[in-house]
Amino acid sequence: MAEPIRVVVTGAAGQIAYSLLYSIAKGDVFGKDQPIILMLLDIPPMLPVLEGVVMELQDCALPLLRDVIPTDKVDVGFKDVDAAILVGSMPRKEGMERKDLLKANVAIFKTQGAALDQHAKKTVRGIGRAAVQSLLQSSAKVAVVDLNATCGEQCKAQLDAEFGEGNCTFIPCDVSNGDALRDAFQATVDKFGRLDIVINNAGINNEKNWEKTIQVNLTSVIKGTYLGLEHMSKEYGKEGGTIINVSSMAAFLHSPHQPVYTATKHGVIGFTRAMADASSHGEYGVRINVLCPAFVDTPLLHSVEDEDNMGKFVKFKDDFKRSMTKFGVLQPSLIAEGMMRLIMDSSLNGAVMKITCSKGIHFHTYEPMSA
Ligand SMILES: NC(=O)C1=CN([C@@H]2O[C@H](COP(=O)(O)OP(=O)(O)OC[C@H]3O[C@@H](n4cnc5c(N)ncnc54)[C@H](O)[C@@H]3O)[C@@H](O)[C@H]2O)C=CC1
Ligand SMILES: CCCCCC(=O)CC\C=C/C=C/C=C/[C@@H](O)[C@@H](O)CCCC(=O)O
Repeated sequence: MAEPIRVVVTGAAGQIAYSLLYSIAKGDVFGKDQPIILMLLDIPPMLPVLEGVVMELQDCALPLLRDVIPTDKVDVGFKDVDAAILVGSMPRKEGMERKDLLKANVAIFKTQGAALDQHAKKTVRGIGRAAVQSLLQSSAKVAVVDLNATCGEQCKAQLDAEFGEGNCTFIPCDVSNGDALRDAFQATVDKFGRLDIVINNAGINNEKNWEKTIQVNLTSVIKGTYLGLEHMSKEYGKEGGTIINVSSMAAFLHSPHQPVYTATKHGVIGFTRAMADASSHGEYGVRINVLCPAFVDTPLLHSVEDEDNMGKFVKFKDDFKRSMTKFGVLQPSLIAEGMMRLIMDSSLNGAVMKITCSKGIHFHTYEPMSA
């Protein structure tokens, strides 16, 4: 089971929050596999009401609810939170002008925004960021390769602060540019002296520019695998290693709103399984496995709302969102846990790891081919 996440709900003694808390606490929002610590924040006069809400939640004995902490202090409520649900605001009172209401609420949300920035966890955004965190926690030295230089530099600064300088480097690179990707691999080996683990994680969801989706989600995974072998395979005189290619449960639960994305994720599975066989037959000494997460709470997932990403398929977004509600949404930390298991378990080669809210980390098994 994943580590608990801290979720603050402001205006927690109010009616709207009251209608949300039980659903949050039982896993409807952050997934059936994600334990939660609930921080309930409201103003001082509402603390007695909050005590009652705490007792009601505790009486429900919800398996995912690890703790419920009522408070009227912003620095306590927002401390190290992974997620904030800002419900608290001033209701419109009789005779109140709209401009007065807006002015009062701007002040409230400004205070809470500042608290979020000051006290909340500088937490992960994507799956790759969670993986980097886990690798550094396991004393690996990590090269973060990403198109987004701003995010990359910010990520490096945060990781240097947490793990010390010299353990992480950021290399700006468009993985769909084969030469740039080759240079990124070489820069990594130049920096750290060797290469042992490759995670081909970059991915986009763009059904409008679907050729780009193929270049990033599939072609770059193929190229990243071949480059990884150049630096790790015994066929090149190297010492071996491991490669993880990131696919998706979209390859098992296809849907009408992302046909090319789905095709690329199918391709990643097929390529990875074939390359794992090649590595075994060719005695490369490199284990190659594929990871298929279900819905994960990252910026990519929220691109389903964007017509720029979805093109004509955006009209199917509600179907996608119904699936998210039905199957739940995972946290990046659980995907990173799966990646670490693929890295650490030396028996795994050609494995297809699936990570879902219903079954957690598990493996897909294929029917043996009949003659
Ligand atoms: N979020 C989800 O629900 C799921 C995501 N996945 C896969 O997980 C992987 C990571 O996705 P998320 O972390 O969710 O998305 P994300 O959008 O948070 O992270 C993707 C990262 O890839 C980078 N990137 C995009 N294009 C690039 C390029 N051309 N060159 C270099 N970097 C590039 C982005 O800057 C971003 O940092 C992707 O392959 C995605 O398909 C799989 C299943 C579910
Ligand atoms: C909006 C575009 C970004 C898409 C990012 C993804 O890849 C989302 C993941 C796509 C589909 C997820 C399906 C999840 C299904 C599981 O929860 C599973 O329980 C369904 C049963 C199928 C099985 O286990 O084989």
